[in-house]
Amino acid sequence: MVPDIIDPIPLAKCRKEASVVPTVDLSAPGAAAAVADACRGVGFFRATNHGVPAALADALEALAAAFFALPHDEKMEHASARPFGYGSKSIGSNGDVGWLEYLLLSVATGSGSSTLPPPLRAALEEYTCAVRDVGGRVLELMAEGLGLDRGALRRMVAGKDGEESGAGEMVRVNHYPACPLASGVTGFGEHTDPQIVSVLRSNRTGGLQIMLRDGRWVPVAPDPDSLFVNVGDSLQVLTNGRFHSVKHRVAAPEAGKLARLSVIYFGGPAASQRIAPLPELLKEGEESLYKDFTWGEYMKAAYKTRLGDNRLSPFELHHCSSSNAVQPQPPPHVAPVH
Ligand SMILES: O=C(O)CCC(=O)C(=O)O
Ligand SMILES: [Fe+2]
Repeated sequence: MVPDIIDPIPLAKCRKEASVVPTVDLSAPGAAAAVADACRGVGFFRATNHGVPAALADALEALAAAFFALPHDEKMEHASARPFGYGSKSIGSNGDVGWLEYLLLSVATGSGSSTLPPPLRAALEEYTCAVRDVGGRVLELMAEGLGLDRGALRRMVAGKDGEESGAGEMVRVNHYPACPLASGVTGFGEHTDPQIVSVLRSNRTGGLQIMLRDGRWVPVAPDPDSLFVNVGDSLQVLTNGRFHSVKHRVAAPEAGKLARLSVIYFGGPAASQRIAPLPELLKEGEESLYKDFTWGEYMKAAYKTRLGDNRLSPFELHHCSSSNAVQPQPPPHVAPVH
């Protein structure tokens, strides 16, 4: 099956709008406020001074590129622990396809990584350790920016012990080879990440696009020295819509271009974790915008959906507006593409 074509964004527009991606220096004194601002706005930001040594990311990138260069049959030997391990072209189990191949790993159980070449496994472990620390620090800054206790969000990410499939923390390595079919072919279709927070690093090949609140898609200029943070669905719920889970997608590189390689850390909750607006955040009289659910219930519902579906909509409550209620910014109104 051939993936859809993404409408190309005119180049002039790309250059002008690249600046809409906020940049936050994680080590600067005003970082907490800047992080919260970015999450209330676009739901996405570029993080500098993050502390992950370039050598770790570069080593992982080189070993991952070598893995993806292996013959198809050899890579398929790492595809038995579904949904973890190696995958090619199909995303999820409901027919979504993209011009990519990937490795999906569970941080807690090591599922998906146990059969990988030991040097790649070691590089993944080392990088994961560093990037999950960034995820934790970013969650602390978010909490501080919201006026909460520093640990209020960080503690919602499941610890490393005994998590079942789909829950907790995951790492995904995506490889998008140049696509000879056409330009603008979908590498990874539009979606929001269901977890709390995602932290992405890519090589110098672009392709990632985010959707602004007004529905426009803008490209994210690649920057291997920075990390990109996005708000996930769970964080939108935990903040009762104050933070915005950003829609994003990836266009595969055109023929002749260098493959895109990205590594994403997903900070997710434990299956039993209740996902509901944090009471300490709610103003007096403010009602939850969402039905009560656990992360396990959300995952179960999400498994039945397509990548581009708004997975939160079945959990949304529609209150009559009250004068006390915080009015969330309008969601990016997008019809499912599939
Ligand atoms: O590969 C990328 O740049 C982004 C992929 C993505 O959004 C995901 O894996 O959830
Ligand atoms: Fe994503």
